[in-house]
Amino acid sequence: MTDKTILRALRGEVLPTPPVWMMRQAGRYLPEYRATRAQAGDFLSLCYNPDLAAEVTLQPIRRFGFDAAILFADILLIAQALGADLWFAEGEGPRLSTVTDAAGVAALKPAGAIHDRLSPVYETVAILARELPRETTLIGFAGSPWTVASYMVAGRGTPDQGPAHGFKAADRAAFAALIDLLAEATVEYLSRQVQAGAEVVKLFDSWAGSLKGQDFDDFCVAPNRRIIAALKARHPGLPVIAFPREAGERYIGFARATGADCVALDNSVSPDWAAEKVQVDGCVQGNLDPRHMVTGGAALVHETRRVVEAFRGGPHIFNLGHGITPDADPENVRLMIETVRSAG
Ligand SMILES: Cc1c2[nH]c(c1CCC(=O)O)Cc1[nH]c(c(CCC(=O)O)c1C)Cc1[nH]c(c(CCC(=O)O)c1C)Cc1[nH]c(c(C)c1CCC(=O)O)C2
Repeated sequence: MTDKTILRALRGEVLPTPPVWMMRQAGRYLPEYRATRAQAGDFLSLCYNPDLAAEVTLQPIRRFGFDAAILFADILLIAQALGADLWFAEGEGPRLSTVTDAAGVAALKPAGAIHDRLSPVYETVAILARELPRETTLIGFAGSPWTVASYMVAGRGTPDQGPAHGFKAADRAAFAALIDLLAEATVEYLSRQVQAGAEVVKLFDSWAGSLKGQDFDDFCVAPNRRIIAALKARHPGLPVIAFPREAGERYIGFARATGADCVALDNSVSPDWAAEKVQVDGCVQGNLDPRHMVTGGAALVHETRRVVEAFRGGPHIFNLGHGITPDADPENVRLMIETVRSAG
């Protein structure tokens, strides 16, 4: 188990070629995913069906031989488990009932109540722990509190997280109570994923970039740190990847500030800059622009090599800077993996 390449990189080892996986590697760009999703009926039914969720998690492993599998689920399931209504409007994205004030926060369920709804997710993890190839690392995940809160407050995705910023400005204490509840629930949720067989967990703070100054400290750094400390107290040695997407210069020192073993980088920062400023603290993950999975060709090969080269001096897990998009060509994924693995 300890010779899995991702676990070695997360312990700080510098490997001759970086291990590789991809955000949203199970998804609509794969025809086999679309078929299983149709069988499940809709996206949420797929998330809550352990056999089918395990099946779609395994599809990209079989097709491409990635070094890690990421549990198939969604960061918004925890909002539903806390009492929000959640549905996915076809072709539009998530919709939720909204939490906009102190009374709304008080009406949510306590953190300990999430397991009834989320137990199928733990069952998916248990199936994967049995069925994955022995060299493949199993990654569990959750959304970080700010990012999940931004959907719970707005009731949908927003370009600037305006409604969450509005709640924070109107009643900072009530907003902080929502963040605290989410942090507590996230510890419970990830702890159960680890008990079921997840070997690494990743925290997605996809909207971290819209928090500035003290807000970044209070609502990104602090909750991520608190979750990581609680998980490591319960599961000594558990590796954690944190993804404060579009944090920009706040990527510097983020691993030290939060206790994360690895910081995942989006593609708005240059690999050379990140090698110098972020990788000095330990393992980094990233950060090829996902557009290359659509456009392919010589530019894909060139940019993939550039990412590998930039991070060669330290521990690195190759990934995209954000999720692969539905219009991507699976053959480009194959070319990316071949390029990474022949770059040593
Ligand atoms: C913000 C966010 C969400 N979900 C997630 C994030 C954070 C990462 C990021 O920044 O992208 C995380 C996520 N979502 C999904 C996974 C599974 C694991 C993986 O393969 O990476 C993970 C880790 C499956 C999914 N989650 C979703 C899909 C597409 C659903 C479908 O099949 O129609 C998948 C495969 C749907 C989803 N889920 C969410 C949105 C906004 C959408 C709609 C946008 C879209 O359609 O791509 C919320």
